[in-house]
Amino acid sequence: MPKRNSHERLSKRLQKYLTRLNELKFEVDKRQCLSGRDVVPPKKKVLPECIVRFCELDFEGRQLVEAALIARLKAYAPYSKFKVGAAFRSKAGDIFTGCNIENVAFTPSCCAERTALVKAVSEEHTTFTGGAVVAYHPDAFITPCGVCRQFILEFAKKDIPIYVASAPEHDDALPMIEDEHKVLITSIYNLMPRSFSSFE
Ligand SMILES: O=c1ccn([C@H]2C[C@H](O)[C@@H](CO)O2)c(=O)[nH]1
Ligand SMILES: [Zn+2]
Repeated sequence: MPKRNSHERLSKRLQKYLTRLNELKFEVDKRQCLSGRDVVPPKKKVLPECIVRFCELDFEGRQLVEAALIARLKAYAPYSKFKVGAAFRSKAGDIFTGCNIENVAFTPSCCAERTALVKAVSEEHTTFTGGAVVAYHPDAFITPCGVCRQFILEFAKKDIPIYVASAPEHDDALPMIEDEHKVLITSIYNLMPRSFSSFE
């Protein structure tokens, strides 16, 4: 299938350019900072963001998205009816999943991302190499809320990829995600630029 191969080559080249662009941006930021034009020294390397088809993800990325899709089926969302699933891979290689859990008083609700991380951290897994978030939306990527971004950041020693994909509209759909389905690969530093990280 020559068409698909050339598409894959192009997307690989694009990812390479984006990585280089980020490196250059990092260098520019550093120089601006040294010349006193920026108050906050950028210390972090940020992963490039891109949108790919599900079948173009590596095995680990596909596994995270699939785990999040399965976790979403357990969502307890009687108020918003908006079901979310999340999955995070710990440094040891274990996948922890979670769904959103709502409450009649609304405020005590827990997002899928935090459910997954709370499960993991309570079992002594405190460093993660990647995560996935899924919810159904016909034409937008649903990214983690602000609280979850801060929560994820707490357990990321460096930038980690966050895969964002749409879940199927109906829970009984099979397969749960098609090969051609678009996946946003963002990262926690992209989602949380210039974050608060320390008061020391
Ligand atoms: O990234 C997100 C965004 C929203 N929600 C949940 C919170 C609430 O239960 C429902 C509607 O906001 O979706 C998540 O779990 N994760
Ligand atoms: Zn959240």
